[in-house]
Amino acid sequence: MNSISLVCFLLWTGASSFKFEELTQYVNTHEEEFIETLRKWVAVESDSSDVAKRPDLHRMMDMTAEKLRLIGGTVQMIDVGTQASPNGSTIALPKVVTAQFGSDPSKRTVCVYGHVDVQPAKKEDGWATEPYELTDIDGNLYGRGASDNKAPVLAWIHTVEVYKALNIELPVNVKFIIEGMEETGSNGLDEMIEDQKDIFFSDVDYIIISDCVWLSKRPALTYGTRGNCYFFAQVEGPKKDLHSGVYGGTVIEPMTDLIGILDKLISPSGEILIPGIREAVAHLSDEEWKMYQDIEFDMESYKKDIGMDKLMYSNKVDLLAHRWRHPTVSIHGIEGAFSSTGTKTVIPAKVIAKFSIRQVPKMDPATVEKQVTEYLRSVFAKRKSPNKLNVTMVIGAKPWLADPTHPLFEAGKAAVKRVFGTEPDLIREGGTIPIARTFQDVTGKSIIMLPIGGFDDGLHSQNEKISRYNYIEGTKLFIAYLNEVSQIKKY
Ligand SMILES: CC(C)C[C@H](N)C(=O)NCC(=O)O
Repeated sequence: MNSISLVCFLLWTGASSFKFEELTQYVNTHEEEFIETLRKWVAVESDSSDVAKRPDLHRMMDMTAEKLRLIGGTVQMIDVGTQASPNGSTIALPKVVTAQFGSDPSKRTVCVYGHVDVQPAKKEDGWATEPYELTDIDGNLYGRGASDNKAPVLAWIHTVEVYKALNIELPVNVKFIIEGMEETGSNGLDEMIEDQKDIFFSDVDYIIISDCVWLSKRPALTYGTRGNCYFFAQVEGPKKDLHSGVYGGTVIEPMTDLIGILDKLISPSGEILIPGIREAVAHLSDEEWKMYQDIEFDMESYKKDIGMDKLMYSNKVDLLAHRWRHPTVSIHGIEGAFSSTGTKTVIPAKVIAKFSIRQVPKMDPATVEKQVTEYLRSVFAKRKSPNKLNVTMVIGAKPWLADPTHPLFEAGKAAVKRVFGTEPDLIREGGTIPIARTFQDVTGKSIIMLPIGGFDDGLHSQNEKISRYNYIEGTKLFIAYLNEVSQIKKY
């Protein structure tokens, strides 16, 4: 190659201007500072499911906005309305934080989505450390929300911060949209995205989401998520709780009815019994089968991580397919049921089961709602019970699926290669990011999920964590990714 073509090549690849070493060196020297910020964020009990914690959640949104402002972003806090609280009053939803860094029309514009609300956590649930005190044990940073999704959001903010601190021009314009209700179905966000379609999103090329985890120790790029239809099934009987010795044997108990109908949702071998649900599942193509077969996934470490000797399926392809592309029913709990320690002998008067169905492409929440409601009513009717059943769907989040051959994924592969020296796995996610599908349908923009969390981070579980390694190397991955995206040619 002569010198002129070498210069052209360097310009084309961006290699001449990308100061990767300098940028990542800054990350290395600021590791402790980045962890301190995570510590402050984890300390905020931003549990979106508990209205009593709403002031903390508002504070978390303010802290997020402040952090983005401090590094020079044009920040807005968008009011997305109110929600009904359990006591019947209305309560303000947390504002959605948006930020913008750069508006150069000659550059690509990416929008990073994330959330800073968390699932509930109490030490007595079985945590080894205080859930809201970030605790470093052997290089793992334990705390509620550490991996889901505070560290990834911070890693993205730090990515911009590093460029700013070193006075290096960002290769793309970067926008942020950070919400505080993801864990309860992204309330208010769909409407906001509709409203902002031709405003905030008008110049956005791509949407990046880092709210998921790798499948193994190998980095991954995610091209699909399952949706989630969440139901309440309430059975109501006597007007008050009853003594089981005095009244037992004379009343048809709401809890017995409820357990009876719940048992008809899914068979012991995982077969969903609700008519119409299984029929909607797409056939696993030979191509997909081959893709799954090549994915790095160790069944033994999976079992060890969750503490199970036997799983529903004994081969990798079936297991992955049922984790990602088949629906499933999970029963989460029963409100009104006795659940403390001890031996209370009560017949609860009213019980509400909480269960959800993870759904896959071709399943529509409105159809699932009808199928589930009609089925449970018919199962309940057969019991000829005098009790009253009421079924409601409280979350209807759609699944999302992208084309893994899109240049966004090629850019992801190149960035992973640069930072981790390996090829990523192309994976799907069994969990749900409710807003992913809305982004796709409303804005028409392409989306990639670029996870940095580890496969064993324990999202929603006791002892959630992110490793220092994933947090810090993940930040470098984002730095490398922005550079790769800047080079994607317009179609
Ligand atoms: C692994 C999930 C996609 C992570 C996400 N933050 C989440 O927990 N979503 C809600 C859900 O129930 O899947």
